[in-house]
Amino acid sequence: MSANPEVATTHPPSAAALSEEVAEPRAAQQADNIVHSMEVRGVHKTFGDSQVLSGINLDFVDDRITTILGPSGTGKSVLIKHLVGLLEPDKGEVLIFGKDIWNVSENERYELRKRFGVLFQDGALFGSMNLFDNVAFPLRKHTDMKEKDIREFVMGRLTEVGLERSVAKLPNEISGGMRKRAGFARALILEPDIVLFDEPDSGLDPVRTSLLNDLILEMHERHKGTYLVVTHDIRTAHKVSDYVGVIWRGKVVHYSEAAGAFGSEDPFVRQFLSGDSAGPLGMD
Ligand SMILES: Nc1ncnc2c1ncn2[C@@H]1O[C@H](COP(=O)(O)OP(=O)(O)OP(=O)(O)O)[C@@H](O)[C@H]1O
Repeated sequence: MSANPEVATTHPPSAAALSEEVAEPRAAQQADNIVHSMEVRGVHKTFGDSQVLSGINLDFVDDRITTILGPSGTGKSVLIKHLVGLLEPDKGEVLIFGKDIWNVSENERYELRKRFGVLFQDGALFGSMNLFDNVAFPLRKHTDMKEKDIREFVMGRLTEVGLERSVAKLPNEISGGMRKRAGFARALILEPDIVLFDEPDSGLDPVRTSLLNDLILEMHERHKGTYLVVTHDIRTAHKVSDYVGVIWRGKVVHYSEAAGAFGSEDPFVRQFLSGDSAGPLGMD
């Protein structure tokens, strides 16, 4: 999958730029013709005395797949919660299709949230519902579709993710990989403009991870949309990304087209993307 060639690549920061004193690079693309479905502007978030996001700037390119990588505990899930309007920034703003998600009415925020599909780490399925009812749930809750149409729609999505023969199973009767695929079918059921994946590969073996990545690419090709994949898995990033962002200590330390990230000379980005133990990133 190729990234949009018209988008300028931002330069990776120097090692010095990783220090606290130096401002992070602006991760914006300036070309006029680029639509940003999600824009994160100077977002700060502190919990108690722990500052998790320290001025995040990111512009997500419409209809592309962006991967966000970063060490554990660096704020990636907190970022996802800000994007979908579950957490409010202490400072800064999050724009969804140009609208500040915290500067609109409750009703508008609710409508904006409906433009998202989210695949949580464990699929976040309702344990007491079979796969069919899990995937049908958003349609029954948010639309007035007739059961006959719901059936067709749900079976269509479950077939796309290869679960058409498991529709009557409960989540605890299927494997972790199948739960993720069911979660993916549910995330897509309202035909969202934006799909967020929080570590889709967590808990999966390399083969299942690779198959899930194929599915992400296939579904993106078919349904389009802006996809954000948060992961630790470099192979996932290699396979699915149009753009790659790297977050460290609450800041964006790199954001570019995928080729720029994997060819980066920056010591931190190189270390992280190659998985080396030698480099600026330690155990702390
Ligand atoms: N609601 C909350 N209240 C207090 N602290 C929180 C809350 N949510 C997240 N944190 C803290 O914010 C930090 C970043 O958490 P986050 O889950 O975003 O990291 P992450 O980069 O997604 O990590 P991982 O890759 O391990 O999933 C952690 O120290 C976490 O404990």
